[in-house]
Amino acid sequence: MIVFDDVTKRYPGAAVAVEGLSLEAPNGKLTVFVGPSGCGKTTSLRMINRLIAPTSGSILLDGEPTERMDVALLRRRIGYVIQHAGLFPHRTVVQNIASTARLNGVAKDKALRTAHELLERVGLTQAFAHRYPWQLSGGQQQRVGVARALASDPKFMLMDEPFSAVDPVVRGQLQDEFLRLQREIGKTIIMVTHDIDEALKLGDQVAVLRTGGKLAQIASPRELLARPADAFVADFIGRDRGYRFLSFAGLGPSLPLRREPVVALGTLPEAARQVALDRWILVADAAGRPIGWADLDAQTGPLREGDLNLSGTLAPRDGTLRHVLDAALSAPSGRGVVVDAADGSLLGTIGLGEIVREVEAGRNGTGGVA
Ligand SMILES: Nc1ncnc2c1ncn2[C@@H]1O[C@H](COP(=O)(O)OP(=O)(O)OP(=O)(O)O)[C@@H](O)[C@H]1O
Repeated sequence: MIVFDDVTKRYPGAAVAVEGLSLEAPNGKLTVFVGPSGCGKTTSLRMINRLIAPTSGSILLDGEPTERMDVALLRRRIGYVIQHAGLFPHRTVVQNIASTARLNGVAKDKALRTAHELLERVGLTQAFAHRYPWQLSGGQQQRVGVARALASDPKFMLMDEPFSAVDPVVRGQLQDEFLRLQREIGKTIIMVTHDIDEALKLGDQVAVLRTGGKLAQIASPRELLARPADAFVADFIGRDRGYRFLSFAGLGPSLPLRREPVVALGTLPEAARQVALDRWILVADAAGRPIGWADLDAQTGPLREGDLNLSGTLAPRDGTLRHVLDAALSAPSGRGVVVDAADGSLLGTIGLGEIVREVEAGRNGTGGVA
């Protein structure tokens, strides 16, 4: 556990950056520091590995005050990932990954072997092993940065805006991969971000800081959305908080899935009309995976791929109400398509009305909303 005990940082000649910060980051959990620019997130993070010295107060690692520890030993216990990855430009990918373990005195052969293994853990193939950082995309560099922090198998990890230097699509992928990885490795992590969506998606708990480095609220994402402590937190979480809350509501076992008729490509419109619920018919492949919707009012010949409306998103059965609401809103039929997460096959559809009823059932504590 990482504990901040009344920690203050005053830079000489500047306003106070962090004031009286007290909080606990539990073991095995990911705690996110979020807040507006200049609120003291990075300063707070860097005080943990003593890149910055607190003016007063104490930071404890599993009960031991960091100010009493040897700095080199302290840093070896803590993995550190920074924005733009901060890789050594003249070292290859595996040499970069192995560098932290080497610093910890691990023999070169063993460090390199571990580096090759870690490469795959963070979603890269061996083809990248001997490339230099400049031969990698931003997202690949970030993955190497994460692998390097993990190389000495530290119990604690500090991550400063680790996914911010890449475009939104890659960023989403890196976040998903990192969540999967964290489920396996269960490190004690503190991550800094200015992006509330990232904080709510990744954090087991989220600490919202306000300017001057004062803690406004620390809570689980769900709690933060449901009960912001004050107007500052509510404003920072943003206008979409009602909608965002749906991300934390799973599709309960009672979700009323409707049986949706499907046809194959090549079906004639007359045959499709026989089974369709309305003017929209869902087209699926031989394995029962939905391809898209066909508009039978506009269809004259056999259904071809080019005729299909592909706007609808697919909601996995183990997804959230946000997924299924998006699926219903984006489908031309107004029916959200729910699929098996493992094989992508159709399980059924759900209409907007039923989704709203699920939400209501969850609020009343009577239904399947998690
Ligand atoms: N070395 C320094 N000397 C003086 N003031 C500093 C120094 N480093 C940071 N500050 C000030 O301390 C405050 C907190 O800075 P910090 O970098 O921790 O904020 P942050 O929340 O991480 O911001 P951002 O999201 O913009 O990166 C800011 O007002 C900043 O200007």
